Amino acid sequence: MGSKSVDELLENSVGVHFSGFHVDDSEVRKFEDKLQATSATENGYKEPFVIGVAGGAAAGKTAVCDMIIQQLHDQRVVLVNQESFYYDLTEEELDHVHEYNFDHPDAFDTEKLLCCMEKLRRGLAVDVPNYDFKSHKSKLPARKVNPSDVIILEGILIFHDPRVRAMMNMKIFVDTDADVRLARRIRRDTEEKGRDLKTVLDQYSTFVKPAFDDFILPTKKYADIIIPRGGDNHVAIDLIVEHIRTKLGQHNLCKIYPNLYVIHSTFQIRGMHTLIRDAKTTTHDFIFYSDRLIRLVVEHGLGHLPFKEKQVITPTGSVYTGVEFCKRLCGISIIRSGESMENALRACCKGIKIGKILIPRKGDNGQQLIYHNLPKDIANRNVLLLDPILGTGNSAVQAISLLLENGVQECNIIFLNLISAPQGVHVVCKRFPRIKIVTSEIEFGLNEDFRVVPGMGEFGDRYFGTDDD
Ligand SMILES: O=P(O)(O)OC[C@H]1O[C@H](OP(=O)(O)OP(=O)(O)O)[C@H](O)[C@@H]1O
Ligand SMILES: O=c1cc[nH]c(=O)[nH]1
Repeated sequence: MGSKSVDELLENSVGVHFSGFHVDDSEVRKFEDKLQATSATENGYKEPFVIGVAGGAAAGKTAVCDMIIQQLHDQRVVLVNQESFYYDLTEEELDHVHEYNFDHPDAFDTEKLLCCMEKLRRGLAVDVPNYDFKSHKSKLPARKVNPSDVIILEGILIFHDPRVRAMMNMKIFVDTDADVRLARRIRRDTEEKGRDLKTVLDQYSTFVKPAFDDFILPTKKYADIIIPRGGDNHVAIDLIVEHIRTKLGQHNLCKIYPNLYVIHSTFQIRGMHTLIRDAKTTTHDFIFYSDRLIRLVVEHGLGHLPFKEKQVITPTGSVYTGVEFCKRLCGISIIRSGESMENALRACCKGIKIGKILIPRKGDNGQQLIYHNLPKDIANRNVLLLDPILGTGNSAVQAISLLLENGVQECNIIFLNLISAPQGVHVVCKRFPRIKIVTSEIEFGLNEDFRVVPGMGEFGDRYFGTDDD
């Protein structure tokens, strides 16, 4: 069996179910676009990883959150509870408190919750209301919450509002049987809150159970992960924490676009980047270190090709279970800079067919395709699209559109870059969500001339020696 990623393990593990990504309505899309447009990345803050934990009352959400917090002890983690955002009860509601439905979505001040979350995402401290369960009102002082690496949003109805859901990088639903939840609730409310059994059961049948069926259970479909048995499910918690650690180590854009892969940085890689970005570096050194980096990107990109299991017999007579390289491949370089990546691809894939696309820069925003030569059977191949620079994304969109017009499947395209501007990543990933982008570094952005910054100048000129020096 080949080695598996944490994501694959999570998908296959017993007791953890992924229900995949869900497309929401257009209003939520607009909200998601707004979130991305104001993302902490672009404003220079490190965007927190937001985890939503939902489930019925007494399902074990708190235990799950506590275990995640404990295991992420070396990260700054903050827990924000939906219960803090209960509306204060009016005097009239207080007079009939037993008739008040605390399990209804309208019991929560979701606008205030959204406002707090917006600020935390932007790296600002917030005052979270300090709701008092005895007086049914928020009391002072409010709880000061500082910006953190991870924010856990916990609550029975935390998946109810699509705008709150859109803020989450991971949604967990704690799924515990109804009888276990009821037994826990009886114990908790009689022992800890001093309520009598009849009151607890009355509240359960009047509010808790109908709210679970009508509002909480229907949000289970939004979960990325469903954890049976709550805090008792140690395997699930371990896998979730490992996944969060992986995500925290990634660039923020990778949290938004699961098909964007930034190769793991080392001091060697940063050293190579330092050299090729230095305007004083000679053409000879520029080529040498670009080639080293390109080779790494190409090898990483090849790792995303499909594979088949293969067994061989080693010289000791043992069976080695490995994999077979994918056969139906081709490279397509975007002339001219993309041609600098062809040698590395040929060095890795003997005899690979390489086609070309020419998209000259006309002004800065309106590239036009003027030449292409693609393998005739390209529709049946996995395509490694080569271009060291992803800037505005205009060239990439033209090139990928041409590949699709020629029958290539979007999911069979791996776009290889040395450096990528966030603007280009947004453009390409939104338009072609099924392609993969592999890059060695994400840039700060573009300047007024649509050049990548910090960037490395005109790559083609520096690599092919046509710069002025
Ligand atoms: O994402 P974009 O804003 O479209 O910019 C990226 C394009 O710019 C560079 O090519 P350039 O036009 O400089 O041509 P060259 O490769 O021939 O030097 C690069 O190789 C990409 O093709
Ligand atoms: O004040 C509150 C809040 C939630 N549930 C209750 O029973 N009371």
